[in-house]
Amino acid sequence: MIVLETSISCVKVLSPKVFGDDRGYFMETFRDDWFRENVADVNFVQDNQSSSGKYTLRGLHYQLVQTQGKLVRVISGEVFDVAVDVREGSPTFGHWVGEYLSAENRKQLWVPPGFAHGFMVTSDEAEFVYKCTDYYHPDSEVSIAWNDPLLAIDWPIPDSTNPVVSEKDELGCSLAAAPSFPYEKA
Ligand SMILES: Cc1cn([C@H]2C[C@H](O)[C@@H](COP(=O)(O)OP(=O)(O)O[C@H]3O[C@H](C)C(=O)[C@H](O)[C@H]3O)O2)c(=O)[nH]c1=O
Repeated sequence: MIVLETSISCVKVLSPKVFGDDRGYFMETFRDDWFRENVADVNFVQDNQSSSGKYTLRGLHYQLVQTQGKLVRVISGEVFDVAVDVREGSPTFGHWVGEYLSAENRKQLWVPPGFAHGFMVTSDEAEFVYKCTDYYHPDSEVSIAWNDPLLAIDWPIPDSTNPVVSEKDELGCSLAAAPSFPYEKA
């Protein structure tokens, strides 16, 4: 597994070693000891999976209680995946990282606690799977508007197309109005 840096130091892209042969391929998608040593010393307690059609946009979400770190990847199709720094006092507060994750590139993105997360599907459909470092806590979930002008996230969607979003995400708030986390240097 190779770790690639992003414009926000604690957000990492992981690229797995793929063993191909005449049957197909094999790759290790997660190793606890390697991850603790090379990315973050965390426990994962919940795995999630979602399936979405083209231009579906899920996010930008985070939890104030049981703040979740997420290790995300795509097993079918392609998404544009985004992590936004929502840590009050962080030198990169309000900055975002965007990465194409796909079944083809097999890349993973590590989204640490303290970040809002979302993705938009760029293929006809996408199966999205991810590990979380804490349990779902819907009562403390915050939804930041995907099109917050202060974030100015460059979603790869034609101007004439609206993304498919949930009612909850339609009502997402601006980052300026969202509750944040105290910044603790990693
Ligand atoms: C997240 C979650 C949801 N649910 C239930 C609650 C709803 O009945 C249904 C759909 O939930 P929601 O619309 O919040 O799903 P997404 O919009 O995909 O939410 C996710 O979107 C972005 C990409 C994230 O990073 C988060 O993991 C998560 O917020 O699944 C659960 O039972 N457990 C869970 O952990």
